[in-house]
Amino acid sequence: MNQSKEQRILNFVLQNAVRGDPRSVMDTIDKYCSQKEWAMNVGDEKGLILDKTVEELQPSVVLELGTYCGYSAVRIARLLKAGARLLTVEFNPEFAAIAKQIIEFAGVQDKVKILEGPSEEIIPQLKKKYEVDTLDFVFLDHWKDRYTPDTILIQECNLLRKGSVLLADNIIVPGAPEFLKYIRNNPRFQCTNYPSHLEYMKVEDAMEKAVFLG
Ligand SMILES: Nc1ncnc2c1ncn2CCOCCNC(=O)c1cc(-c2ccc(F)cc2)cc(O)c1O
Ligand SMILES: [Mg+2]
Repeated sequence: MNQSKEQRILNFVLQNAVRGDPRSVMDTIDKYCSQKEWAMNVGDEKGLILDKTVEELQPSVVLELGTYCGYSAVRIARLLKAGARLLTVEFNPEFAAIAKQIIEFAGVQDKVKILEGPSEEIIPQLKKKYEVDTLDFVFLDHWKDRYTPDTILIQECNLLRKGSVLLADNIIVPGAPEFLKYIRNNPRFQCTNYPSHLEYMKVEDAMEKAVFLG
């Protein structure tokens, strides 16, 4: 059975990156996906916006929706302080298995928990099953038509506090027009747009940051 693209990315990391070095894992994935096969990692340009958001916030509890190969999980986890943790939700079991190996290779596994399943099932379990009180930071990078319903669900589950930050990828491509309308017209959020480019391409994309006002 021939390999998947995600398996090829994993193999390239195992053969070319430095074990225990998150930066080398990120650079190796970026190298492969810009030179060999495009893949939907947040990438190095939008990754910088993600880095700055995490560094500014110093979050203790982070939720990521859409793990994929674990690139952004490594990116976020490497910046977390001692005791802080990242919960990342992935729907596709093959992607989750790849991400687990990449996260472990990078050496950030102690800060990361991969939760397999659809976001709409996992989000209501966060408080009781995963001992979450509130979320300091949420990175939305899963199905673009789930951004709005999951943002509403997160609020219904009382998972946000004054100052919680949402950061959404792919505002332009593939696009999340309905989310943009929802979040920018919602008086409980203060929004900021960050123009950028689609990972590994010259195509315009953007990220949207939304601070929950309580
Ligand atoms: N726990 C969960 N619950 C529900 N759903 C879940 C889930 N976990 C995962 N999923 C589902 C899928 O997750 C991946 C979503 N990401 C993207 O689709 C994506 C696509 C492009 C792209 C593709 C083609 C182009 F031409 C141009 C751009 C770029 C990106 O940066 C993207 O992030
Ligand atoms: Mg994305």
